[in-house]
Amino acid sequence: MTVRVGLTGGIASGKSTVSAILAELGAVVIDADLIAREVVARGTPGLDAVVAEFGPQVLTADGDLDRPAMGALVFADPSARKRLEAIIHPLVHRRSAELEAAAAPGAVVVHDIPLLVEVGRADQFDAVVVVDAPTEVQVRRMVEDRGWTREDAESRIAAQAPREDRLAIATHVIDNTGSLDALRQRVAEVYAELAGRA
Ligand SMILES: CC(C)(COP(=O)(O)OP(=O)(O)OC[C@H]1O[C@@H](n2cnc3c(N)ncnc32)[C@H](O)[C@@H]1O)[C@@H](O)C(=O)NCCC(=O)NCCS
Ligand SMILES: Nc1ncnc2c1ncn2[C@@H]1O[C@H](COP(=O)(O)OP(=O)(O)OP(=O)(O)O)[C@@H](O)[C@H]1O
Repeated sequence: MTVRVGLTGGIASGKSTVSAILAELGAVVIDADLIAREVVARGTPGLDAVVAEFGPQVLTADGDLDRPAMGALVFADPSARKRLEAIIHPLVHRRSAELEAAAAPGAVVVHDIPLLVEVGRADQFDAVVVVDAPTEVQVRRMVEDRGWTREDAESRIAAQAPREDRLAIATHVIDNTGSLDALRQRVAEVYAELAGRA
């Protein structure tokens, strides 16, 4: 039996680090952020739809989506964010389903979905793994590791569901306030439990 797992966590909680460890352990990881980039790559109908909605000023001189400009727009304006999500989310959903259908039977399939709570899809999974870190740790990682301003970091957090709402849908919580070694150990423990169901 295929075990379908939803993986989520607030921005900079360590979700990508966890999904990389799960992939090393043998899970098939389907990464919504990555797909969200692919569906608006240059020459795609997705990018055409974004330009039709927001105008050519959201393109770089090379004709790619100008991600920093788009981010500055949508994380300052919830209605613009909703319009962008209405274009991108159905495309991500469709592509994820195709990738899942191609996974081998008996696999642990992990859907890495930053907005799992927000899109209301938690009940579609056999397990929901939430990577958890306090807001202050999220902000510190964005400021120190990514060089963002505190304001940028806080505007992304404000666009996401509160930490409590993510914890409320979790079947497994992965606390990521300790070391990377501790994280690896906890992920291995969760993976062993999930793989045992397959
Ligand atoms: C606005 C965009 C162009 C900014 O791109 P950028 O390269 O700066 O960020 P990236 O896509 O790598 O996302 C990084 C993180 O931002 C957060 N984030 C992204 N989109 C959203 C959103 N709509 N709401 C809340 N948080 C978001 C997530 O934690 C995500 O992991 C991009 O985030 C986007 O297209 N967002 C809309 C699509 C979406 O909702 N993606 C999320 C997963 S499907
Ligand atoms: N336990 C930890 N100790 C120290 N640094 C960590 C730890 N976990 C993650 N990090 C670092 O924090 C940053 C954010 O981690 P990661 O990219 O995995 O987060 P994310 O939740 O996937 O972020 P995003 O939502 O932007 O995709 C990275 O630079 C990562 O190396």
